[in-house]
Amino acid sequence: MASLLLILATLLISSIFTIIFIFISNKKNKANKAPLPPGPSGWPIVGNLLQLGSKPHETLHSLSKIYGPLYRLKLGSVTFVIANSAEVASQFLRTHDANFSNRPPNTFGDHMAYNHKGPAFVPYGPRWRMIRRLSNTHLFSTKALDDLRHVREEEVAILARKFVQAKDTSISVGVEVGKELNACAANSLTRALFRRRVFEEDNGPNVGEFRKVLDEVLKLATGLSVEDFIPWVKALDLRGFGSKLKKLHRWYDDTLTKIIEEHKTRPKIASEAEAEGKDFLSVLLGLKEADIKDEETNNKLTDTDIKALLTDLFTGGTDTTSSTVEWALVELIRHPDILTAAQKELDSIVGRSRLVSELDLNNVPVLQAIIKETFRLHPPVPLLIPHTASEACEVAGYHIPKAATLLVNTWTICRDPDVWSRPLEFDPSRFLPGAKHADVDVKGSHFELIPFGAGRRICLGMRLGLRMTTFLLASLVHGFDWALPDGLTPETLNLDVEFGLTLERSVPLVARPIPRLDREAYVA
Ligand code: HEM
Repeated sequence: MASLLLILATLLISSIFTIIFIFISNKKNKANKAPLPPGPSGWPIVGNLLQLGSKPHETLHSLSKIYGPLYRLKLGSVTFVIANSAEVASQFLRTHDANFSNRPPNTFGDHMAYNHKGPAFVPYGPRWRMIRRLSNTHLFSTKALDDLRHVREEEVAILARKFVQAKDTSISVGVEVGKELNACAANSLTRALFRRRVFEEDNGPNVGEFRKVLDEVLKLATGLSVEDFIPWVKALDLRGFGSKLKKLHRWYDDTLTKIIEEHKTRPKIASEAEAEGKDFLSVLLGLKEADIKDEETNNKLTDTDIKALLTDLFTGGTDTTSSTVEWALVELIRHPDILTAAQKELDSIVGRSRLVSELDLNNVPVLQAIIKETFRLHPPVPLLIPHTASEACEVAGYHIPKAATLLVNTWTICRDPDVWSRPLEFDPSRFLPGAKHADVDVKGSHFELIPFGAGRRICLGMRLGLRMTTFLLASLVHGFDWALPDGLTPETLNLDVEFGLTLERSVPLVARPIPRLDREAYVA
């Protein structure tokens, strides 16, 4: 009996101690746990969704003035954290990069990316690594880019000839520059992907369709769709968002299936070594036949993987490039002295008897500075693509909950008055040799300017994007003077934007190209 009492007493005392211990450590944990980032209060169910408006990048910019470099929003049932300074962005995408290398679930990726199989949405892991390795080796390596230089040069020469003809036919009206740049970027890319010019008359049955479908896809790819935040809106497809995406996806899928079937009749490529100089799709089909597997899970490459990859490359690689160049030209028309400086720089290298080549562009500081300043003032993807927190963590003294969605607000970072003097002025000279930002590049290590993102999920096509924007802009600047149609002046040019995956101009630039090279320079 005495021993039973002793056991009971021991149990009781140890239980009391355990409870006290748990209570104290909980309290301590609570005291240690960092607070959530500050943020505006929201409504039940929708949270802050209604506050976003039609230009979310501008709304988020205004909120950063109130809540600072890291704040929180609730959109429907999802917690968002918004990074608004270079320092905070570097903590997310450098210090905690592995934790933020996944994408949040999203309806766009469900439908358009074959249930998250393309590089932009595939979960971070072996598949993602395989897709990036294949793309980096066979499409974006220096060698692969050099091999396809002739394609980009041919396409830009076609564009230049179009502009010369336009000069004779549209003296007072001008040409829609962005549309032509877009066709040029798309055709250059799809010739590299599967040897077809998809935006042109020689494309057989799909003439014009690619452009129409791409336009619609990009309008829906905002990364901020209500379906992703309120599950019943998605389940009932209240806005018809899901069905629109399904329809567009069916079109892409049918078209890509036809292109793949046609490619399968071509001579096979049996190994990576045989891939040199071949279009990307031929390489991928060859590797699929050779049973290439990802190294960790041994999963094979399938036709669906290939279609998802081509879809993401096409969607991500066209408008980003053309809208950057269109914005650069708008700024040069508004700043004729800078246009003249860039023309002088190119004349001194190229002369006036031929078109510029990519090979001329190794040392063009004025042009490079113009491109950096365009990326700064008009970042094409203002909020990057959303990332998600795989685990809870602490950033800048705040608690970031597991599964929070991260938006990196490059729009605000690029306008930060603590970093950039006169941030709203277009002034490429800030990047010229000797100037304060001379050493800043756009490749993901200077967080004050990250138009391609940074860290593991940095833009896959960055090297092509940089080559193509530089080359296209050089060709417009060197090949032509630029005037506005009658009645328009540089001061009255509309600078409004429309929010989407890329920030497009609300009113496309219409301008008159005036050839400035010897006549023969434009001849095929
Ligand atoms: C001026 C040109 C371009 C800009 C400014 C740009 C910008 C971006 C940005 C901001 C991201 C998101 C990074 C992040 O989530 O942190 C991205 C991702 C991506 N971009 Fe680009 N891009 C450009 C050109 C291209 C081109 C030419 C291609 C392909 C042909 C491409 C394909 C992709 C892909 C596949 C991703 C997803 C990468 C991943 O999630 O791992 N981009 N791009």
